[in-house]
Amino acid sequence: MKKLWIPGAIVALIILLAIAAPILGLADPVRQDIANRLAGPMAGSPLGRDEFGRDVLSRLIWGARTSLGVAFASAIIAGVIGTAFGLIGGWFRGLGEILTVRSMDIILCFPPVLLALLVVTLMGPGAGTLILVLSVLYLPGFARVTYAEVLSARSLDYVEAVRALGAPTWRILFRTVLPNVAGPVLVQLSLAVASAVVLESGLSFLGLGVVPPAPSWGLMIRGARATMEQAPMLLLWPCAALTLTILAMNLLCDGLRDAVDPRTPAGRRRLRLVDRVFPGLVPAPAPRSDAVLEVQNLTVEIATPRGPIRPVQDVSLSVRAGETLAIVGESGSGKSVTATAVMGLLPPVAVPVEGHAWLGGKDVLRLSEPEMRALRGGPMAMVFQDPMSSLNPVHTVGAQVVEAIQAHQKISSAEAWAKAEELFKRVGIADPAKRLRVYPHEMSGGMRQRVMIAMGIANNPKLLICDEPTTALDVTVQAQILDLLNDLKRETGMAMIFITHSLGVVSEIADRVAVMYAGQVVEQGRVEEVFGNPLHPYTRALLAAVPEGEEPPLGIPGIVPPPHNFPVGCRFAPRCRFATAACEAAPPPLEAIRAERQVRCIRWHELTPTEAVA
Ligand SMILES: Nc1ncnc2c1ncn2[C@@H]1O[C@H](COP(=O)(O)OP(=O)(O)OP(=O)(O)O)[C@@H](O)[C@H]1O
Repeated sequence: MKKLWIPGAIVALIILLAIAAPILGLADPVRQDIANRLAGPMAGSPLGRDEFGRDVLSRLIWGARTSLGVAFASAIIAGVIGTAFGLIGGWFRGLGEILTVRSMDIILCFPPVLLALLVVTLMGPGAGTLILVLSVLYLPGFARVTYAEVLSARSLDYVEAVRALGAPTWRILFRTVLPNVAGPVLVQLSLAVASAVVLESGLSFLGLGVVPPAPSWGLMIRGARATMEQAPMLLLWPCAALTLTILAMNLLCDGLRDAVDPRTPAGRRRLRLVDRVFPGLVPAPAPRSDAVLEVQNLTVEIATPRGPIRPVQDVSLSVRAGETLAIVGESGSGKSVTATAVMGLLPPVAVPVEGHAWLGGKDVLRLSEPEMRALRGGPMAMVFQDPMSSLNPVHTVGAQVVEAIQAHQKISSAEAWAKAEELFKRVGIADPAKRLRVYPHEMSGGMRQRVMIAMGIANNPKLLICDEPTTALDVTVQAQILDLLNDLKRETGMAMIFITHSLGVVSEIADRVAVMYAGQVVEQGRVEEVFGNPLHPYTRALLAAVPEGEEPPLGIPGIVPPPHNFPVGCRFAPRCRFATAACEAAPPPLEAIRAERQVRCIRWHELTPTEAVA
């Protein structure tokens, strides 16, 4: 919001002055006084008089009225019609697109000044003609920007979801699509107003715009140019007014775009104030173990329209070389946010506000973007759930693997292609030389995931994070991919974090497991211990929900609370059949029972007496 104050105040002041011109008690802007021609500052005329003895300040303020009036009117007319055209063209395509967006291309064929000349010749100069010319000139810009945004927005999941609900088209366009294209349209509006002010002045300067003696900044520059040698200051005032207005307008619209877009952060915060003021002065605490990755007390905050939320709070994890740590939990428990925070891939609205994540002695939460880029795809890599959307559809898979290799290794193209072929062989892609040359859509889901894994291991990562890499695959292919990942881990000795919903997958792939619930780790330990003797009621409930033999699985009543509604005490208490008043009263700490075994439940001793005694 701070970004809006200064330019907003300047624009508001200019507009206010322009509107209030008639009541400011200014001298008549067109009244000539030849006796005081080109006079300097004098009583009643603080900026002096022009070549006809007219008051410069008065003409400047009255000129703002004309310039801004023309600029705003033409930008708003073009904005409203152009946005409507773009919405129609992008949503309906076909004839709608030809009539609204393609037809605009004709206007783009005309040089702006030529078009202005044509219209002025036909209609005669004046503010009305100028508004018409400028509106027509800016129409295609708005139509094309909105059209492009609508095209990308219409395929987004949330737009599809509203369509699936059967919402009427006008409602989808105005309530779902329009707010998402508002940012770029606002930026276009700022450009249009600023450029209209310049064009209005330019056309008036050429005698094609505002008709003298009416005041306008363009006419003032034109007049001052002729007398530049006798009174150079006359040129300064309208030029300064133009520059200030355009600059303030651009800054204001930039700020506005950020303010109306809920995806931009309300205020990106660094983890510690001292890091911001004196970077590196107070060293962060060191890692406590020799783990490849050690996450300590990570908390991530996300700015949402309903206020900040903390979908990940106080999460501590670690994974050693040659080990797989599974993170398991229901949807919305914070697994992906944790992983993306470590990778430095959080969206702009999300910021890690507390904690550390140590990788090779560096706290990755405090590295700059170039430093993170050097790590991503190199020492730490990630494999995502949906390989179809992670692979670029217009490049062959080979080219993408080669690009991943060359991003971190200074080797020739031929060597990179040879390495890519080796990688394909390693991840079990038959006929690798031929498969390198195909496009993602020509491969099966399992093959595409093998390509993603090949890209992940291309630069021998120390840490591979797999975010539900088998969820989109059928059971047989899933088993093959899990085997492949297990083999790769054994061979390379890399550490692996495996995010999944499935407890079956956890027991197949992981050495240790962290169970997450509502943004917190609720239990952690070796897989056989956690599954053999679960200590937290949530882990028990998850295990009971796995179908086994003839027994019907037991569902967990209720849902994971949303982050803006986390309970004060134990977050699982509302769904827990063992919860007492004490559980709801205060947040339970994560208790370390012994090395590598932790639980966040104040009643675990009572609920698991054998473990408590042991
Ligand atoms: N950009 C965002 N803006 C607002 N809330 C977000 C954003 N990203 C994540 N969240 C919220 O953070 C919480 C945790 O999300 P996360 O994706 O980490 O869950 P998850 O456990 O990985 O779930 P899933 O298994 O469905 O991927 C969710 O409640 C989600 O709504």
